[in-house]
Amino acid sequence: MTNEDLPSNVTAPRPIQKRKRETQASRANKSARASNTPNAYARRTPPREPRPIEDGPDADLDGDRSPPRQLKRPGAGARLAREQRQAAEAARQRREASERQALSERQRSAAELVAEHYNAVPQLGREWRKTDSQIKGLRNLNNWIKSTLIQKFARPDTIPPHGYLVLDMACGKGGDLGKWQKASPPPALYVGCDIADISIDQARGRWAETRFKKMDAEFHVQDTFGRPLMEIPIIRQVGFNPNCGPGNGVIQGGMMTGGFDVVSMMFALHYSFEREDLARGMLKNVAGALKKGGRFIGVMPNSDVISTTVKKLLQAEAPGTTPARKSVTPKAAVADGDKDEGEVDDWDPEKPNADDEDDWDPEKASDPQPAASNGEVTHEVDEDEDWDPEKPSEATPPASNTLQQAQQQPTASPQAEPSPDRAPLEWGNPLYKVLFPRSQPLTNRPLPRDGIFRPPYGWKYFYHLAEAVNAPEYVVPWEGFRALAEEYGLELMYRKGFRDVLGEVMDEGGEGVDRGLVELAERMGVLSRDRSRGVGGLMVSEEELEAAGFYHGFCFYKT
Ligand SMILES: C[S@@+](CC[C@H](N)C(=O)[O-])C[C@H]1O[C@@H](n2cnc3c(N)ncnc32)[C@H](O)[C@@H]1O
Repeated sequence: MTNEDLPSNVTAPRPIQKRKRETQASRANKSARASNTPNAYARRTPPREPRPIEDGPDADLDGDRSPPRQLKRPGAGARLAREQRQAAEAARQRREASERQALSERQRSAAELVAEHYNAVPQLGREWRKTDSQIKGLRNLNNWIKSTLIQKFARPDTIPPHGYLVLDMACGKGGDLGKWQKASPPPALYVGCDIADISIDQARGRWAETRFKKMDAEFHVQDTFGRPLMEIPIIRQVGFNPNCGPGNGVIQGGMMTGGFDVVSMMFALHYSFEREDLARGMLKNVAGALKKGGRFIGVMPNSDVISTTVKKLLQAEAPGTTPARKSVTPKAAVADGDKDEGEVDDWDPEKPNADDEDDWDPEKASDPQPAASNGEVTHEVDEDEDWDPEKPSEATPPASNTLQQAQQQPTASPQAEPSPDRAPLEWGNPLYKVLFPRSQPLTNRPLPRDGIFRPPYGWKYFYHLAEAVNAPEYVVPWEGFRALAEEYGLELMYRKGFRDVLGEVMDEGGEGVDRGLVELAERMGVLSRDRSRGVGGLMVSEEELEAAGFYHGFCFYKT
C-alpha cells in the first residue's frame, strides 16, 4: 500500500528505524567523513572563490582547492591514453571521409559510365542503318513501337491553346525528334535532356539541320535521375512541383496549371534501378514535371521476361531444388509471346487523325525512297528515326562494367550449385545476348531461383545487341516499379510487351485494330503492303522478334 491509497485524514505510520550497531569499520568511516567530506549544511565559512576551470580531458578535477596548484604535466600513462584517443578519433574521421568519398565516387562513376558509354558511341548515317545494318527489322520495329506510344498516348485529352508540351528525359542523340514532329498534332515545345553531353550536341545538331520545324525544341545536359529538373530554366518556366511524391504521409498531386503534358523515357528507365535513390529521383522528376492528367510514356526491358527466364535457367541447372516457398512469379510468360497479366490495355486509345498520312512526312517527296532488304520500297520516316544507331564503341568502359568481364567468368558444370565464381547466366540468339553475372555485389545476393528480384534495386545484367550498346543495365521489377510510381501519383494506364503491340496490327481482321497504326507499320518498314511476303507481310525476322520480346511499353497517368 502506498501513501496515496490512504484516506486524507490518516497519516501513514512512520517506519521504525532500527539503530545499527556501531562497528569498528563504521566508526572509522564516520571519523573519516567528519574530517574530509565537506558537508554543505554544516558549512560555517563561505565557500572559496571557484577556481578557473581547466579545459580538456586533463583538467584538474582534484577536490583540493587551496591554494591553487601549479598545473602538473600529465603523467606518461595519461598522455598515452590521450594520444591513443586522439589517434583513434583521427582514424575514425579519415575512415568516414574516405567512405563518403568512395560512395560519391561510386555514385558519380555509375552515372559517368553511362554518359561516357553513350558519348563514345559513333553516330552512323541513315544509309548505313537502312542498308548495312543486320538488325534493320528490329530498328524499324522499335521505332514503330515508340511512334505507336506517341500516337496513342501523347496527345492530351484537352490540348491547351498554346499547344502541348513534351519533356524527353533521356533523349540521346535526338532519335525521336522526327516522331514528335510528325505526331498529330506535334507538341508546341519539346525539351530533350540527357546525361551524355556529346549525345546532346548531336541532338542539337540534328535539330539545327531539320528543315521544317513544327515545334520549338531545347536540349540540356542533365542527369535526370540524380539531379532535380528544377535546375533547368525552361523546366522551371513551364512549371515544376518539387513536392511531388511521398512526404509527410501525403502524396502530393500534380499541378493544375503549368507543367508538361507528356514526359517520355525511351529505353532508359532501367538505368535508374541501380539504386533506390536514383529510381526515386527519376520518379520525382517525372511527377514533378507533369501537370495533373499528364502522361508518362516509355519503353524498357520487361522484368517478366527476365524473371521467367532466370527462374527457368536456374532451376534447370539445379533440378529438384525448386524453392519450397510458393513463388509469386510473373504469371505472364512474355518470352513465349503470352499476354501480360499485369497489362492494362482496355483504355480507349485515341484514334489517329485521318489526316495523318498527309501530315506525316513533308520531306518524303524530296527524299529518295530507301529500298528494303527484300527489294520492297518502304515509306520509312526520315533520318531522325534511329533507335540505337550505334555500333559498339571502340572506347572500352571500365573493366568492372564490361560485358567482356561478365563473359570472362569461368564456366562450370551446369548441374553445379550456383556460386559467385561461375559463368554468367546467359541466354539469347545470334542477334542478342543477356548476361547476368552470378556475383551481384550491389544486392549482395545470388540470382533468385524463384525469379523474384528482391530487393528491387541493383540487379545488374548486360543486354548485348548486335551493332548496339552494352552498358550495364538493371532489372526493373515491374510490380515494385508500379507500386513506387503510385507513391508519386502515377497511375498505370497501359502496359504491353513489344510482341503483343505488334500482334495487334498483325491481327488485322480483329476487332478494334487501329488502321492508322497498321499504316504506320507499313510506312516504317515493319509490315509489307504485300501481305504474302514473309509471315503476314512481317518484315522483322524471328530472331529480331525474340530480341524485341525483351521489352515492353507503358503509359502512366498523373493524378
Ligand atoms: C538506349 S539510349 C536511348 C536514347 C533515346 N531515348 C532513344 O530511344 O533513342 C539510353 C539513353 O539514356 C541516357 N541516360 C542514362 N542515364 C541517364 C541519366 N541518369 N540521366 C539522363 N539520361 C540518361 C543515356 O545517355 C542514353 O542516351
